[in-house]
Amino acid sequence: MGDRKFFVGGNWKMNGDKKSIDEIIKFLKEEPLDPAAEVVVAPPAPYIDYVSQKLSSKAAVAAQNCYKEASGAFTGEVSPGMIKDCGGTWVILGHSERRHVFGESNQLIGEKVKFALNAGLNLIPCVGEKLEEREAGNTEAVVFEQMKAIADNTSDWKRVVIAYEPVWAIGTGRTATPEQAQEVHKAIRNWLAKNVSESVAKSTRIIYGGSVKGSNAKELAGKADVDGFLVGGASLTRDFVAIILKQLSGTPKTVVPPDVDIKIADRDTWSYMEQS
Ligand SMILES: O=C(CO)COP(=O)(O)O
Repeated sequence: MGDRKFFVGGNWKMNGDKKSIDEIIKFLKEEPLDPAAEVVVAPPAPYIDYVSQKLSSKAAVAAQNCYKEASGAFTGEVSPGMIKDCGGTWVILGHSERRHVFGESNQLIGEKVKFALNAGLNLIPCVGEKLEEREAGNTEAVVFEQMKAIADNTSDWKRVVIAYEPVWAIGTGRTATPEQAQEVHKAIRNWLAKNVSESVAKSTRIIYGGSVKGSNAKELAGKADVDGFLVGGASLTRDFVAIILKQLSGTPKTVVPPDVDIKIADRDTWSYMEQS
């Protein structure tokens, strides 16, 4: 992966409260995180300020979404300026749940990319195909169209980390194989070389998301074009640290970490590594 710094994002989605967030902050602060990895966590919007203040320099903080205006009559939305005011420096855009639960289009995501970059945030735009699109042989067509909407609105690639998250692998326990991930990551990098520039293709980090755990992170990270991860469920547990360190191996156990109590419907599908 050359000189692309390994990047691990934790997308907490709509989970947690101050009590459980305190537990996550505790283990993030206790553990010696790998200095070779850039770590970003994305709490729900009401907790951005709380997490930013508590984590200080241990990890950067991202929002999970934002709108494409600075302020105004947009009930329920948050602006990049508000995220920055609360200590956030990153934003995830175009996550598959935004696309498929809330109906966000490539066009809207492109507009958000442009606005958030201009407002000074760092971005994690997400791309990824649904199962039926993969089975119909359309993975590249779908991902490239999503990439085009992002690239057409990107002025500064140094502040962009692309997340490839196949929809069928998100929250399902069905991780893409390292070969499947590598194939799409390489295709995205080639697309960047052809449509943006060789140097952007070489320097832009492309991270994988979809049922990443401590037990599969090392193998995935071993692939040439996998520059890190966007972790969902496992980012709420100590397994997130194992993913950052990428060095735990052994038999995964389905156990709930002792000091983290987070109620999430599909928690049982995750495997956790027992910490030594
Ligand atoms: O959507 C994801 C991260 O943004 C992935 O979620 P899971 O790791 O829970 O599959």
